[in-house]
This record gives sequence, C-alpha cells and structure tokens, in this order.
Amino acid sequence: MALSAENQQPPVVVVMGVSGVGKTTVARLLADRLDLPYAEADDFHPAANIAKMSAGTPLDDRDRLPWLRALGGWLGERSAAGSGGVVTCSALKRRYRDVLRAACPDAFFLHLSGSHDLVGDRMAHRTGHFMPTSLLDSQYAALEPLQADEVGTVLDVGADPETLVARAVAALARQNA
Ligand SMILES: Nc1ncnc2c1ncn2[C@@H]1O[C@H](COP(=O)(O)OP(=O)(O)O)[C@@H](O)[C@H]1O
Ligand SMILES: O=C(O)[C@H](O)[C@@H](O)[C@H](O)[C@H](O)COP(=O)(O)O
Repeated sequence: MALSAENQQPPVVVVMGVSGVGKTTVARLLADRLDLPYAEADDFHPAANIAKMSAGTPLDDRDRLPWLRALGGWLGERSAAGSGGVVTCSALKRRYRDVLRAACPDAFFLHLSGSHDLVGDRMAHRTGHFMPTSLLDSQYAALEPLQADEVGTVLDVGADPETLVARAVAALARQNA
C-alpha cells in the first residue's frame, strides 16, 4: 500500500458517479496503484436488476437496496480485515451512501463528475456494456452530490485517467494527514 504514513489503515474507497463517468477505469487504476482489493458494483446486482437496466428501465430505490447492502457487506469486510479496498458504485443518492456507510463508517467517496454531453459521448463509444445511453437522463436526475458532512472528494473527469488517479491519491493522503 503506497499511502505515506505508517500505522494507518489502508483506505476503503467508493468510486461513485453516473454510469459511463469512468468509475471502472479509475477504480481499477487506483486499486492497482495502492495495491488494494478491487470490486465492481455491477457484479453485485441481482440478475433482475441487470435485466431491467438492459431493457432500458431505470432502477428504483427498492431495486437498489439489496445491491447496496451486498456492496456494504464487501466494504465492511474489507474494513474489518484492515485490507482496505476500492469498489465502484454509482451511489447516486445520499441515502444510498448512508446504506454503505452504515456497513462501513470509514468509507471514502470519490465522486467522478462530468457533463451529460461528455459522459453521453463516452458511453456511446463504449462497447460490450449492458447499460443503454438512454438511461443517462435518469442517472443525472437521481444524482445527489456529496454533502458537506460526507467524507470524500469530487474530481472532474475532463482529465485523463492517470491524472485522476494521482488526484485521488493526493485527496486520500490529505484525508489521512
Ligand atoms: N478520464 C477518461 N478520459 C477519457 N475516457 C475515459 C475516461 N474514463 C473513462 N473513459 C472511457 O469512458 C467509457 C466509460 O468508462 P467506464 O470506466 O466504463 O465508466 P463507468 O464504470 O462509470 O460506467 C469507457 O469507454 C472508458 O474507456
Ligand atoms: O444504480 C443504478 O442505477 C445502477 O447501478 C447504475 O448506476 C450503474 O451505473 C449500472 O450498474 C451501470 O454500470 P456502469 O456504472 O458501470 O455503467
């Protein structure tokens, strides 16, 4: 783990934001850079959720609850084990993040933020993914930015992935200073 100070628990990081904003790209690089376990939120969705999104229907709060609890379980286990970890999760609403924090109070939220136009363009060029670009409107409609009392930071995804990872590492170091 490459974060500076000794005797510090490795961080448990949730890379959040709308579909297509770059969560998977940045989270994989960040986990690699910090030598932390990595998990992808899509792997925690019940099959019915994937089918619903694939058919072009947004998930609702009830659909997302078992998924958030499963992700919270992963985060809480990583925290309890002291291994740290990085997970992608759209975590669009404050109350979704509250579910994750209930399982893992020390979770750090890295909100990747970008304009609808930019993200829509990236999604339109992404191949082999179930999420239709038509659901992007609903993702932005649901999105609630981090509030002042939430531990985390916001990064604008106009930068390249390596730059974003460097900024994320710096933000985590500041948090632990
Ligand atoms: N910072 C970036 N700059 C340019 N393209 C990016 C960046 N981050 C991600 N991408 C591209 O945008 C698309 C969506 O990224 P992805 O990581 O799959 O997003 P998410 O996991 O949030 O849905 C992919 O094709 C990816 O290669
Ligand atoms: O809460 C939701 O509506 C979904 O979880 C969604 O936000 C998530 O983004 C999809 O699973 C698509 O996957 P990508 O984020 O990897 O595009």
